[in-house]
Amino acid sequence: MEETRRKGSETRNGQQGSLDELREEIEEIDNGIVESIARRTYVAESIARVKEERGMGIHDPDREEEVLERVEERAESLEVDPETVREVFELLMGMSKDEQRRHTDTD
Ligand SMILES: C=C(O[C@@H]1C=C(C(=O)O)C=C[C@H]1O)C(=O)O
Repeated sequence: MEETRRKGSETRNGQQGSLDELREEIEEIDNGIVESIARRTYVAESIARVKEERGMGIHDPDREEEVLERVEERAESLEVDPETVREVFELLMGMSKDEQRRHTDTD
């Protein structure tokens, strides 16, 4: 946790960076977030194809609850609001289900 906080708030020389430097750091993080969302979506599309072959539906509420519990625990250990992280992942899972439906005939 300390490592994540340190990486997220200090520049290389160990001091707080300037506003521009800190905003650059945010931009890099944002790019990483968008890339991670894209990767998550591509994997979900592969999962959708496997489910289609097996005659399974897209929506799996038990799996979704597992995902939400895991990310809430992770958020708690990093001292960020678990409820907000839960909401972000509810949105991400909604997005992945929309994409899965667009790429298969399954529902
Ligand atoms: C990706 C899956 O399909 C759906 C989307 C999920 C997700 O985005 O994490 C989880 C469960 C399913 O409702 C899956 O079953 O793993």
